[in-house]
Amino acid sequence: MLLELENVVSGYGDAIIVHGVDMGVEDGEMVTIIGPNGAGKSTLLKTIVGVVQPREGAIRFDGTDIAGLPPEKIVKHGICYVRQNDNIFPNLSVMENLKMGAWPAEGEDWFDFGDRLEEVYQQFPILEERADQRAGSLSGGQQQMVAMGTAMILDPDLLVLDEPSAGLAPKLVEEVFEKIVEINDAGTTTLMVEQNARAALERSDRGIVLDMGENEFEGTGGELLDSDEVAELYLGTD
Ligand SMILES: Nc1ncnc2c1ncn2[C@@H]1O[C@H](COP(=O)(O)OP(=O)(O)OP(=O)(O)O)[C@@H](O)[C@H]1O
Repeated sequence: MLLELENVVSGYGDAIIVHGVDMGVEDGEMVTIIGPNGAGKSTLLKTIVGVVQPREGAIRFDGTDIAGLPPEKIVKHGICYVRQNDNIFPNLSVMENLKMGAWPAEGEDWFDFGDRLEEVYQQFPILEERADQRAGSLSGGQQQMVAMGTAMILDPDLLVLDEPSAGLAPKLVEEVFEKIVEINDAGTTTLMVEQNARAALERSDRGIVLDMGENEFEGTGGELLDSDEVAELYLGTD
């Protein structure tokens, strides 16, 4: 397992939101977490990336215990996170956004901004085309590409995405999912939360259903899509 969670409990102040989650992500997998509003999906992702501290449980990444580390340390272990909202600097250019994404790796021997920029431009040609444009002036889909490119500049082992298709028109949803599949096919393990559950599960190796802060179901993307119970409770008619 690349990422392994054991009995993870977390929340905000007195409110416990994640009630003992066990889950794992294998190296190379594309895994999607689905579940109703308020199930704690975003909180679980935030706990993995260090934005929210776990109260109990273990989080191991590539065999190392990362539970309770701050986000700037977790990013150095190779986990990059694209949050759901406000995930770009709208008043900076696309290129400046990519530079901001690179700060955690400044001074690291392995990191060469020019090389990484070339890779990211290959993955996201639109970012090269729009390099000098104000990021906030781009379309919603392009802004999501900026956010993903800013995470990919660090060449993460695990890319964590919180509802990457949120607020996008159906055609752009497809484009964003196709890009995530490409990133995954090129070797980056991906873990995402999605409300567009069917479309996400169709492309995922595995899906996890989170409800009331607990993992309720788990299976391959196909198994969850074929399950009457999962369909009735969690997939609706989207
Ligand atoms: N910063 C916060 N402080 C206090 N409570 C919070 C905070 N963020 C989220 N919550 C609460 O935690 C619960 C779970 O929220 P979370 O965003 O993790 O759920 P979710 O499954 O991602 O839902 P959604 O699909 O609506 O985003 C909700 O009741 C929410 O109000």
